[in-house]
Amino acid sequence: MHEHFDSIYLEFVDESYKPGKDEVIAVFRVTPAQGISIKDAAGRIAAESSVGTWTTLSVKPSWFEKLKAKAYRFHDLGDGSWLVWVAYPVELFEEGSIPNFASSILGNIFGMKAIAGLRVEDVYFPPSYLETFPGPNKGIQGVREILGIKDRPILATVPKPKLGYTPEEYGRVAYEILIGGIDLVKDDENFASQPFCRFEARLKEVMKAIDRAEKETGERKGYLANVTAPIREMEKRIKLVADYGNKFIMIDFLTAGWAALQHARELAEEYDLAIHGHRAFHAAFTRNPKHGVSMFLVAKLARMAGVDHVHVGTPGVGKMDAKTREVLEHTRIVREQYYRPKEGDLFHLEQPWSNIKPVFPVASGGLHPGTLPEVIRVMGKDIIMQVGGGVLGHPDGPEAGARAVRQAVEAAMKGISLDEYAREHRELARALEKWGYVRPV
Ligand SMILES: O=C(O)[C@H](O)COP(=O)(O)O
Ligand SMILES: [Mg+2]
Repeated sequence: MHEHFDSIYLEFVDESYKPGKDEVIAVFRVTPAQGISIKDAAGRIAAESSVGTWTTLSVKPSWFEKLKAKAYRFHDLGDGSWLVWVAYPVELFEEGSIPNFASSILGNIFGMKAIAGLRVEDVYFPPSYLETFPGPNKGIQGVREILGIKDRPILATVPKPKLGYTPEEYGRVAYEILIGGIDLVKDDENFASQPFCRFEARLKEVMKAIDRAEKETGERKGYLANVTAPIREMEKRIKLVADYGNKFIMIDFLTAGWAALQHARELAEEYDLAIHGHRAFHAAFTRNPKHGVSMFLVAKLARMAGVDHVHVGTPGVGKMDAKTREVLEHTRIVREQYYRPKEGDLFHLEQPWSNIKPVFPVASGGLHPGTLPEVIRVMGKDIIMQVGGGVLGHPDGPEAGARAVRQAVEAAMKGISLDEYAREHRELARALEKWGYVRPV
């Protein structure tokens, strides 16, 4: 007689189980495949992501029982999908390694035949595991100190178009943006070291622009220099950035990979840098509500690995698909020292952050001066707002665009409506004429 598969997986299900305080807990949204019960699907997930396989084995290592994950709680979402809570013994995971964690819980399980859909919504990390990660080098406070900006949002601009500037042209635009009042020039995610604009030549020009703009404005400025590249090249670029006296690097941490980010974090310590984390690629797996990995968890892992800033979306006003409620949770998970889910929120878990510093959430994607008060209303002032097209697209040029952004932020911080502020601020008025105004509710 053939083996009865259900019984193998049901070893990994225990509804009476109470997880201990040192266990890792994952919340999955599971849509079982046709003919598969939720318990069976959950058992398979717990098995495959811990110590199980598809059949019984004739060998049993001494740690086997201790390392079993257990699916212990189920909640029917009523649309064919369920929330399932799985507890994992912490010894399953190597300390301080995001790749190892990802290969376990964000690994094989997405491809199993027994599930039609699987999304990892959240994972709770116990202090003993969390504390093996460095978290940000600078964090919100450290970045504010670098820039000498006490209590307003920090402003960044990607010179658009994304690609096409020579180093000299890029330096000129950077200068205009910076004297207009933007704090940080940011490379776009796909700007690396292409033939028409090599990395070091560009860095040199931007640093000249920063130097001039700092002298003229009396403000501190910085460059979110995109160092994303194969690791050895990335290392060289990080060192160059530090040699030129800039305090920031930017990394596309999902295309470069978690190991690359963790390595960049080690170098950030050595060279005293802050890391700007761009999330390009996330939507390939965060956008489908029934399959993939939540942006919430991506943001959490980025904080553990050690970004100082991370893109979390814009609250409903930008060019990217985003729900205000979700962006707010992303903001809270990277910024709060003790995250507590809102009443009735089953998708997220309480998460104390121990000694890991708070990270700046970055709002970016389709922002312009008319949207900024709404972004500040939803996300608060401890944020970075990146405005690219909304600066470079200003009818009177990049410097005027930067001024309009700065004016919109001033208005929001003073609690004055943009239309009123625009009466006395021409650049803002011109921006509102072109793009309109999203009134905060
Ligand atoms: O990488 C980014 O953050 C984007 O390029 C946003 O650009 P935008 O402000 O023009 O949408
Ligand atoms: Mg971009």
